[in-house]
Amino acid sequence: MGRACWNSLQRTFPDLARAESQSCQPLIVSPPVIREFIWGEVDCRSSVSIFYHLKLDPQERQKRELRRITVTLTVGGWQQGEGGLVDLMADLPKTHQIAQLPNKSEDKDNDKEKEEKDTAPSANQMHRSSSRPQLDVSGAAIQGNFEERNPTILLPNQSDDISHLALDLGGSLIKLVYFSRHEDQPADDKRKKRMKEKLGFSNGTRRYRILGGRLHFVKFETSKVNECLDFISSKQLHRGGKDSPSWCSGTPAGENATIIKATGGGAYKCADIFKERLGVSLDKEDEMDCLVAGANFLLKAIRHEAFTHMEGHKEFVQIDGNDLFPYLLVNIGSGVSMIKVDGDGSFQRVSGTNVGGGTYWGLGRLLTKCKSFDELLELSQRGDNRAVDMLVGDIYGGMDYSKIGLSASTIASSFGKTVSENKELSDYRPEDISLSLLRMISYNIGQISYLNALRYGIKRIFFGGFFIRGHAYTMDTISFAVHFWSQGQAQAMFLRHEGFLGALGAFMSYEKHGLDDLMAHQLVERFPMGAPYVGGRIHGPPLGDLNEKISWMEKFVQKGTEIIAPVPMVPPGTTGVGGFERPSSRGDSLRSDASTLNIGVLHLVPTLEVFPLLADPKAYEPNTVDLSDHGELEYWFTVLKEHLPDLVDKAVASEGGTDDAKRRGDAFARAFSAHLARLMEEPAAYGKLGLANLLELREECLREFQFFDAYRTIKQRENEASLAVLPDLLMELDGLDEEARLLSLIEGVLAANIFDWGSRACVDLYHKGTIIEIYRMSRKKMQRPWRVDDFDMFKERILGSGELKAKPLKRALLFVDNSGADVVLGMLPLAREFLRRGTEVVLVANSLPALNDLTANELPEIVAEAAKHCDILRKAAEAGGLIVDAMINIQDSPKEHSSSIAPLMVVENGCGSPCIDFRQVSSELAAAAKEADLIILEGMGRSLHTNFNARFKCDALKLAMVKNQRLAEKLVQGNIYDCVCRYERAS
Ligand SMILES: CC(C)(COP(=O)(O)O)[C@@H](O)C(=O)NCCC(=O)O
Ligand SMILES: [Mn+2]
Repeated sequence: MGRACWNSLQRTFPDLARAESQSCQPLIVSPPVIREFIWGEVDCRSSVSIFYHLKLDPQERQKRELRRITVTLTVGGWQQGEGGLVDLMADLPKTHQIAQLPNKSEDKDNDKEKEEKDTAPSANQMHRSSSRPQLDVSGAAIQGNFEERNPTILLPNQSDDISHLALDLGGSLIKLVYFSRHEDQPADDKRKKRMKEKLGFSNGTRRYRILGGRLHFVKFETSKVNECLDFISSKQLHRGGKDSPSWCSGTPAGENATIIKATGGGAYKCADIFKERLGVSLDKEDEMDCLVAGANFLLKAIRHEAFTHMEGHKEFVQIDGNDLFPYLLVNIGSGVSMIKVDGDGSFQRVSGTNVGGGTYWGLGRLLTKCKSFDELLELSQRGDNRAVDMLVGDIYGGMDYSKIGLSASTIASSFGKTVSENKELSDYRPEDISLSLLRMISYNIGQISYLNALRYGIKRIFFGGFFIRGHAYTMDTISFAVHFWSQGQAQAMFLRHEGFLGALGAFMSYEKHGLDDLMAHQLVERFPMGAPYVGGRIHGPPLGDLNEKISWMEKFVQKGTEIIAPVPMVPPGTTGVGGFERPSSRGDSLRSDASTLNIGVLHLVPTLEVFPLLADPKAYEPNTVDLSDHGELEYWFTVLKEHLPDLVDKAVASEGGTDDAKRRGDAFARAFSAHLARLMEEPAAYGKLGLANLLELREECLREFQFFDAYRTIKQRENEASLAVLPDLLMELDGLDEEARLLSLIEGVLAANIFDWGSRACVDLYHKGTIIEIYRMSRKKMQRPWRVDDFDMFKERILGSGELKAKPLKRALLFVDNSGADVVLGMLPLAREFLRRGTEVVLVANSLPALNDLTANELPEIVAEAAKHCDILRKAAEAGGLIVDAMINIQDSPKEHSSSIAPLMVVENGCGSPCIDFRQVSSELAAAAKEADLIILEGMGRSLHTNFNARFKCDALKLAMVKNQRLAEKLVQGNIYDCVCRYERAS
């Protein structure tokens, strides 16, 4: 066999294996660090173990390690099977030198690849290979359809594909921002390709390949630089990413050193240790440039980045990227810089103060003996500054100085009380000293900032830098100062990624990384999920694989209670009018480390766009239920908590109920509960919180623990049962006149929306009856008028009224919801009605599974199945490229259908949640929307929890059954199982 099988191996594993020359066939596993191939052995029919030597550093011979990879092949497309594998291994020399595998995605690299094929591997090439990521192929397995020719291989133990890293090496903290790419769905997805052709959309004329991935934020104390280096090394962050040569570290081809962008003083101070330990050079970027670039990026690209913080109340501010400048950026690090920012790259450092974070920490350390900044901050939580500060009341015998607007509790002089008291330092409580210091410095910074804003006529002041640390008291003090001195005219705003401005700016300074034209809608924040480095703070060693994540999660339970425990309460503060009062946050439940879980991972999803039919994208708010109301939050928190055991059961069963699945299920439940508890404590922890975010968080969390489709079996079963009933339903419908048919169709959609595995009431129903029994019962209950009933208006638009004929609709977008009856007996018959009227229909379904919602990938098969019983659906699906004629066995052919066939198409919506946020939809949906004159939103998630109040540029029909008593009462003043049929004309 030899050659043939080897070729086949290359085809099957284009990234894993490749022959380098005619005479010898070295095995390349990743663009790797493997130097010597040792031997291979076949474990069983489907797996092969390959042993190899790994040299971590070619210079250091002793750093050799024997490793083993097991490549699991459930052989599809590879005909040779077991014998081939054995032969292949027999063919390979026992020990073999391996060459660097050139990157195959770039033309110039292909040329180089040819060159390298022609020459024997040199020491230099081998050295270059060490700047590539190490690929962990242990447990590798073919994913998906085994019959496919080039199946994807899942590397379960491979950490993210790291592509980029930038650093801000500050005096007290090292901040890291790194990007990890994530694989998009396979590019050769047939449905997607066809939709691209049909809808004629493209990704424009970008110079660089569009990347999808995540931006991560991590911080370390500068004194623990070795931990930082370990982290970088363990995650191989300093190595360029796979397939990313055009933006990889800016290293000219052929040069050995990897270059990492860095800013902050440590970029100079720590250069040697980075070179020594990681072999990388730090490319220094100007600190101010980076701060401004980072702030501009965040303010333009991240929706809930800026917020105000007054008296313990946090409120997110919607920043209009087109109306951002000028603003004052106050960066509070060890010292303080005040920068007037006029545009991208256009700024001036107008002022600063040497009294900053370093002052607080330095003086605090001397005066209190605290060992860390955080300890000092923590201490302040329990302090009472009246013990050291001289108050107005101390001077005026307990009275206000009301003539000039100062109350008795106003600080007249920070630390002033200690002058008149004959006490030693040890006579004062460290808590009181810490608080007095904190107030003195924060207030001073707030005041100077405002004066500078005034000097330049600037209204908006953004405060950043790690001094703030999401600390409620600090923010309140600064806000108070700005508010007080500006008499309410100026507002202090804070940034969620406050400490990462510099690192982000350094990250943005990489040329040609393809991220420079990021748009607001392309970056979506996802919640930090079960990782040890949530919110930029390391809570444990870096996690290599899912297994570690699970065990970390198990430990997190103990850690979690610590994390979410509220700070001890303090005695109520003094009050009064005017002057500098004690901000109130100290007494509520905000913790000193409130920032710990504040930062989500930013997901770069290049294909997401704003839905073009939104009437007013700027005013659009997807959530109907606002969870900043504590009562609401508590209610939905309980609903989700109670649903958890059932969800875990389904998730575990969907993965075969194995021990591993059970362990993951348990870890998922813990992770999700911890997030819920965290949000109960501080609802704004991850940004503005609505019900849709909670429901999405749950799905994200499931995926994090590798439950990709918990309701898979249920969905299949319900689809089959419903498809069996469909021919009868279609016959029944065809026997009705137009008007009765339209009504029956809408009733059908509403009735079938009862099949919802996310609703507690519906899950209870499932235990009582069969699918068909529930469906019949639900249909019987469809008495009009429904709770919201605009049917007549809708009917008039579709059928016209009296003599007046209705204007034909060009294209309808039908946002489908649940699998089974919901789509098969509800939405598909409705789609068929539009098609027979000559209206093009685009079925819009989820990109990723969420509960029992249908996905766009599942739809073509269901349509094809339904089309077997219906000529209209068949022809439309053919016209829409959903099915090919040969597959279909025609059973009915109604007389009436138009000669020019309106197509039936399917697009994905870009979401993996039961709700939809129209600020971020897939580009294929955005393209399909352009010609649409009607949208139909179906289901509670998409038309009630979200978008109930949304207005569109075209007509919109919102259809749902309310399957929750409280929502029914609150939203439509009705009862559970009431129906909503809301029709709104274009606005
Ligand atoms: C998750 C859902 C929005 C899904 O509803 P759908 O969009 O499928 O109609 C809904 O089931 C829900 O709000 N459930 C939680 C409320 C409850 O259990 O009563
Ligand atoms: Mn649903």
